Amino acid sequence: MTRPVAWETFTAILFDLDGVITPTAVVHMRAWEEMFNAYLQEKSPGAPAYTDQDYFAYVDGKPRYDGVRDFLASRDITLPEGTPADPPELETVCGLGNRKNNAFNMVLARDGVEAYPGSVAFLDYLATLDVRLGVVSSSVNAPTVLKAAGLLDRFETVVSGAVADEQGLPGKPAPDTFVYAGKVLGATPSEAVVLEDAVSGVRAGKAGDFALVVGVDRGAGHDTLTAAGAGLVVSDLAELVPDHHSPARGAQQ
Ligand SMILES: O=P(O)(O)OC[C@H]1O[C@@H](O)[C@H](O)[C@@H](O)[C@@H]1O
Repeated sequence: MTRPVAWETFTAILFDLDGVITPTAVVHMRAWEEMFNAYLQEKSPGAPAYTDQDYFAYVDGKPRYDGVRDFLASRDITLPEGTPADPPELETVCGLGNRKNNAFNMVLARDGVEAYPGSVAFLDYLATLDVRLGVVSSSVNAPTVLKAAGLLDRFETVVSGAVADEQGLPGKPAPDTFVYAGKVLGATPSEAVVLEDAVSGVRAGKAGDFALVVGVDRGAGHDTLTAAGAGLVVSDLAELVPDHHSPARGAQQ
């Protein structure tokens, strides 16, 4: 059983959003699947389908257009980059990304978002401590998702994909967005914790030398997250609330 984490000893706790606080990683997954499979069938009928394995290997946790580019590269497809203003019909990296974004926003508007109860329990617990909380998400939609979940006011800073673009910060797996959020909250990486469900995000936390990287296993796999640099892996954030009796697996850094 893992030694409990002394959360009060850290200055800042930095949360990924999709798949860590809200179950929206699944909405992203389905929207990517729908878009890529329609595109592949149209471009080369009979091509092997895009699968969840592709999502975890090439898309998960990355900024929108990086995900498009990296998946297409895995199928030896190179498209012109285009620009973020490209309409979804255009066959460019940005056009395809925007196609997927429309599907994502349709589901969001239709179904709304409810946070993971265990994540809310952990946020409630942290609110009793003197620690500062931030969200670091590759998604441009992060503030919308947080607002829909009723959690926007729980965080002092939200470093979304839009903030990263404004600040010229490279996305995950580069550590820059986490380091930037830490700085905003007055914490160096050695004083901050990263919580992530995506391999690219865990790698970012590891590369930034954060005090602790917590992997949240929502499908990427315990061993994969550990190999990417997670010092502790849980399957739900409720496991991080002291006195919770289902033990977290892995070793604290
Ligand atoms: O919502 P956006 O800006 O298109 O960002 C998409 C990405 O946002 C990330 O938060 C998710 O982890 C990715 O899986 C997703 O693809």
